[in-house]
Amino acid sequence: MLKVAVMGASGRMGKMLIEAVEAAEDCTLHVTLDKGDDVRTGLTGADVMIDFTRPEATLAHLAVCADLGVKAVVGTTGFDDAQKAEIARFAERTAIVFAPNMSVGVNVVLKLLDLAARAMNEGFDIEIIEAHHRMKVDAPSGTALQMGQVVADALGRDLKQCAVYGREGVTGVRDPSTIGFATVRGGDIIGDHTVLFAGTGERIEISHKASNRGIYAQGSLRAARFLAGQRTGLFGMNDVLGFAR
Ligand SMILES: NC(=O)C1=CN([C@@H]2O[C@H](COP(=O)(O)OP(=O)(O)OC[C@H]3O[C@@H](n4cnc5c(N)ncnc54)[C@H](OP(=O)(O)O)[C@@H]3O)[C@@H](O)[C@H]2O)C=CC1
Ligand SMILES: O=C(O)C1=N[C@H](C(=O)O)C[C@H](O)C1
Repeated sequence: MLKVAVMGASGRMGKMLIEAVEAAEDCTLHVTLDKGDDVRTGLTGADVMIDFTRPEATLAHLAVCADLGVKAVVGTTGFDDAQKAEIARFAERTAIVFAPNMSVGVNVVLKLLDLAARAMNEGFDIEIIEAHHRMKVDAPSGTALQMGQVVADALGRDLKQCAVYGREGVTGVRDPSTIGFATVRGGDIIGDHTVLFAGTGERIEISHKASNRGIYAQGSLRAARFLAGQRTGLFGMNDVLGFAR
């Protein structure tokens, strides 16, 4: 039986995770924690922590996990490079799955994007469009950024150099070496992502549209089960799902 700690318990994902853990035959809900709770006491005795909160909270939680040897599934997005490096350091002391999107569908789309970008490596302008609910506090989404990274890697580009985040004013002709990002926020959109390969005479769109946050919770449980066989290390959903790189 996997003893699971859910962080951010009162959040949109926290509530879905609690429901999923309680319904899983091989998991038991060790503790649910929210802002202000005693994290070290709460995590003591847990096998794995699942954290969908905010970057600063997640890092504080991971420090405790590393001390206690508790594994971690991190779904939180919005980390900067320094914070991601800190996550990697924690993974030297415990096992962590860190993924901006835990759904099987998005991780299949990421594999499709690698193939598509390699095939359409010339003559196609690449734009990434994402749409989320009005309550989302970070942009672009972590998923959109990972999609951009996959495409940039496939094309041999440096995403930090080629990314264009939003456009306004007289922008001039589109630079074909760029990858554009557009962000929509509104309503109760769970999470829509489209990668557009705009060519001359044809346009290819690869999309994922989420309609229930349960897909992220179920992906998180798959990640938690995967970690049961790991002692330390930083892993992604490719590792959890057995997708060959
Ligand atoms: N990887 C994936 O598959 C997915 C990732 N996400 C990501 O998960 C994160 C959470 O999303 P969502 O559940 O919609 O957000 P919510 O705002 O609904 O939930 C966030 C939770 O974290 C808590 N929290 C915030 N700050 C702290 C803190 N400093 N210490 C402890 N707890 C804190 C909040 O508590 P309080 O309300 O009291 O502030 C709340 O319970 C986001 O980064 C989002 O992008 C979301 C869905 C899927
Ligand atoms: O905040 C959300 O809701 C989501 N965030 C993740 C992201 O930033 O990619 C995953 C999913 O799109 C939902």
